[in-house]
Amino acid sequence: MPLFEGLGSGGEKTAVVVDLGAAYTKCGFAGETGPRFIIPSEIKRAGSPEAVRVVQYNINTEELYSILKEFVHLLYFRHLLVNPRDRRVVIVESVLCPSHFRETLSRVFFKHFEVPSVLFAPSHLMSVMTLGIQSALVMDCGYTETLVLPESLERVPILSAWEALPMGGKAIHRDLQRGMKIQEARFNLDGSAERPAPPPDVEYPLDGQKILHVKGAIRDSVAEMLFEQDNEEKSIATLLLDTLVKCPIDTRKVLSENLVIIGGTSMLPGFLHRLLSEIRSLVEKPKYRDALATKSFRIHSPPAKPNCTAWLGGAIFGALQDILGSRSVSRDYYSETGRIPDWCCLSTPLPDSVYEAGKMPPPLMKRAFSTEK
Ligand SMILES: Nc1ncnc2c1ncn2[C@@H]1O[C@H](COP(=O)(O)OP(=O)(O)OP(=O)(O)O)[C@@H](O)[C@H]1O
Repeated sequence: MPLFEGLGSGGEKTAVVVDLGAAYTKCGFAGETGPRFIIPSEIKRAGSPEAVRVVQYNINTEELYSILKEFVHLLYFRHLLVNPRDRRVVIVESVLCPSHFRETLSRVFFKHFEVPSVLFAPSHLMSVMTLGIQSALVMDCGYTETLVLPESLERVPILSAWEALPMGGKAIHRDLQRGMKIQEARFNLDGSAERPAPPPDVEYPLDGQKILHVKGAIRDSVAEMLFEQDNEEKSIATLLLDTLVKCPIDTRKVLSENLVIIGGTSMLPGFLHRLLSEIRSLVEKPKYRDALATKSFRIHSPPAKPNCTAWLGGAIFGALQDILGSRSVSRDYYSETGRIPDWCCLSTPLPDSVYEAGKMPPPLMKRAFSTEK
């Protein structure tokens, strides 16, 4: 329970903020500086040794509903220990989250847990919110994929310019062998090139009895696959440059100087330095030299660890009462219509009935940062 809640003025209780990642879920309360819990996004079922993943897109809706219901129950009654009916919910979601997943998740929150309101907040926008900047190029290098999305001109995403690759922590976990083979082939193609000396082997103690030996050569090569260009000449560095090329030319400089890198995989030691040096070497190549119109790249350091940056943005957003009141979808609206309006859809503004009685929608998101009342 949030600290000193009992001493509060009896106003609205702080919202619950959930970032449901493919590998880890971060959850906690709005207005706090970090999530209370980071737990694997999976549930264990009696009689089955295997844990069931919560973020699954290719299963039928009823199965997904039952998995999500169990997982959200775990969040409220084992970790957060608060009554779901008392608090609004902010869900930090990826812009690529399929509609059927967010609809099923909303159904779980509204129908099963009867929460008062739900606000879906895009993770890229939330990350930018932690820095208080207007334009940024956000790269999310998480578990299943790496996604790059520019947020420009008053924090409106340039959706047409997004780029993604199925490269994240999962690829590294799964493809140790492949990474090794690629590296060997690369460095010994004609037998003349020597493979650079690998870093030393390491030994990790596991649960006090077993020891995991990790060979230096594996350590050397696993993360390499993020930066190797595939058959289509795509790596996570080219992803970023390709996104820039797709953006309007007058926005490119401001975007390249405001890079925001989030996601747990970017916490690999040396990741940011390597990414910057890859970018700096790529911009000299003809493909980008003529097309890009910018050569200066700078990376922000947000006030949270990369895997929690989006959550922190959601916690800041959820602490702004007027935004929360006016942007959330209320239970009444959901019961009447049975649907969640699309946050990103600027062409069809949310109908008035989405907003709760007596609260007007803010004219601009910018107002959230204004000191004027
Ligand atoms: N300190 C760290 N150093 C290196 N890798 C890390 C570190 N912490 C987490 N990771 C890796 O980050 C990945 C998880 O990142 P994150 O929590 O951002 O993913 P997610 O939000 O669950 O996934 P997605 O963004 O795909 O939904 C895992 O592969 C994990 O091994």
